[in-house]
Amino acid sequence: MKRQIVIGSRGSRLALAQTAQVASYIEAADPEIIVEIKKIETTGDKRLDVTLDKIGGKGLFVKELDKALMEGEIHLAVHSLKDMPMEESDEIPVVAYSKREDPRDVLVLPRGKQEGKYGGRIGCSSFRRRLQAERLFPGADFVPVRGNILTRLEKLDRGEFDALILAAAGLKRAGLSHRISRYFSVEEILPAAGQGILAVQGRKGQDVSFLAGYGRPASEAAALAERAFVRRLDGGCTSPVAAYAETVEGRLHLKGLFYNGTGSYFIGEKTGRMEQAEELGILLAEEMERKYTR
Ligand SMILES: NCc1[nH]cc(CCC(=O)O)c1CC(=O)O
Repeated sequence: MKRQIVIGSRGSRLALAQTAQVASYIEAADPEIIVEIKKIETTGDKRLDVTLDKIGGKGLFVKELDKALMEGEIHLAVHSLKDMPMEESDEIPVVAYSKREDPRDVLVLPRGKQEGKYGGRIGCSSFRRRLQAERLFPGADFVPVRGNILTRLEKLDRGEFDALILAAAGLKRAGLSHRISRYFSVEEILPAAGQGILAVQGRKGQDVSFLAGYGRPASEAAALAERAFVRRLDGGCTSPVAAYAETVEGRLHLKGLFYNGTGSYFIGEKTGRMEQAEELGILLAEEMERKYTR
């Protein structure tokens, strides 16, 4: 008898592409397992008429999947780590952090347009992106944009914006990397905590040995450090707090963005051991809070 594993996924092209990646890994790792993908519509996907912070933030993309996990309807859920709320539940822990896809943000232009000057309208809802991009494009108008990647690209191509800022990871995973016209270095725009990492969420006590080779220690260390930094600064879903960590020769290098609430932000860094990822995040947050709170 083959064992069946049910993975829950949001229905967007990106979410399904991400879930399919995990599903093929599991089926290749253990031929005795058959994976079924179950589409679950989330409030965040249904309500496209209002900005996320008005209806309760990023958690809206995971709430329905959390419920399906808790009720045993699905065994696993696959999420973009950056969409997961900072408060985690012991009942439904993250059981694997994927190899990290490109963590950078990118600029996307309307189909057929060349990079010009950006005096125009840049579609970008995240305060984190906007705050940092204003330094790069001082003349631009930043306009909120919602919807999944495809919806955003359609709006761009229809002429609603002169450019969009999106995550490279999402575009690459959805097979849309040809739309990227410029990469922002992590120094130009510090990414959201967890950007580019997929989190596989499971249920407490459940055997997930078939995922043993999927998770990456470097991603886990980065995830723990970045999320601890944001959590410590109470980076609610609308705050611009950003963090990015990298492992170089076994040492974890963390950069964090601290916003002082009045239009200025600061980037700080700290290096430590991979095993102390969370402490590193908390220490950097406390250090920057002391230094820059006005
Ligand atoms: N907020 C939406 C979202 N959540 C995850 C990604 C893709 C990047 C990733 O996997 O981290 C995106 C799209 C974007 O920000 O452009």
